[in-house]
Amino acid sequence: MIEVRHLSKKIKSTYVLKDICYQFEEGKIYGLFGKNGSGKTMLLRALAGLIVPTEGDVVIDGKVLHRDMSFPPSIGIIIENMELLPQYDAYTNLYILSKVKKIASEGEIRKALHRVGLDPFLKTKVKKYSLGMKQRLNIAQAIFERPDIILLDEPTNAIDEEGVELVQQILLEEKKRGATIIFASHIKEDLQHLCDVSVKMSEGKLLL
Ligand SMILES: Nc1ncnc2c1ncn2[C@@H]1O[C@H](COP(=O)(O)OP(=O)(O)OP(=O)(O)O)[C@@H](O)[C@H]1O
Repeated sequence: MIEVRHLSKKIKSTYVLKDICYQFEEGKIYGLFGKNGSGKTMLLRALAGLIVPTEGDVVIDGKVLHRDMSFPPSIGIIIENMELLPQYDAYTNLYILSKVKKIASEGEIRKALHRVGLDPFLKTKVKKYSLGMKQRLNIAQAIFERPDIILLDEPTNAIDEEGVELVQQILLEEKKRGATIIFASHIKEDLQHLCDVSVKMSEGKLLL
C-alpha cells in the first residue's frame, strides 16, 4: 500500500503539489487525469522517490520514503524525458538494466519485448526507433522485472491503436499478478475504463 500524507512540493515560490492525502491500495489500477501542468508528473515523481517533498511524506508498506529508504524497493516506471541507451538494441537496453537487480532472466527480457509488440531479436539500434517503438520499449522496461508498483506517465503517448490494446492487456495482466499501477494521462479515452479508481488533479491538488 502507498500512503501519501499531506504531501506538498514547492518549486521556487510556487506550490506544484498542495497538501495531498491519499491511499493507493495494493493490486489496483489508478488513473490520474488532469490538464497539462496540473501536477500529475510531479506526483508520480514524488511516489517514485525522485523528488523530496517540501512537506509531508510518501509511505510505502509502512516505510517512509527519504527516511527509511531512498527509493521504493520494487518499482517500474516511465517518466517524462526518459533516456534509453540509443546506441544499443532493445534487448541490450533491458539486459544492461537487468544486471542491476538480477531479477529478470534473458528469456523474461525477450518475453517483455514480445508483450509490448517489439521483435525480441531485432538488432536495430534504439536511436533508429520511431517514437512509438521507443515508448513500447519504455513500457517493457517498466514491467520486465515484475515490480510491485508500476508508475506510468502518459503510457500511450505516441502509441498506435494496436499498441494501445497491448498496453491495456498488459495493465490488466500486471494487475492480475498483484501489481499496483498508477498512471497519469491527459487523455481519458484509451485507459480510463481499466481503472479501479480515476482521480482528477487540478492545480496541484487531488480532487476527491
Ligand atoms: N523543473 C521544474 N521547475 C519548475 N516548475 C516545474 C518543474 N517541473 C514542473 N514544474 C511545474 O509544476 C507544475 C506541475 O507540472 P507537472 O509536470 O507535474 O504537470 P502534469 O500534470 O504532469 O502536466 P502534463 O500533462 O503536461 O504532463 C506545472 O506548473 C509546471 O510548470
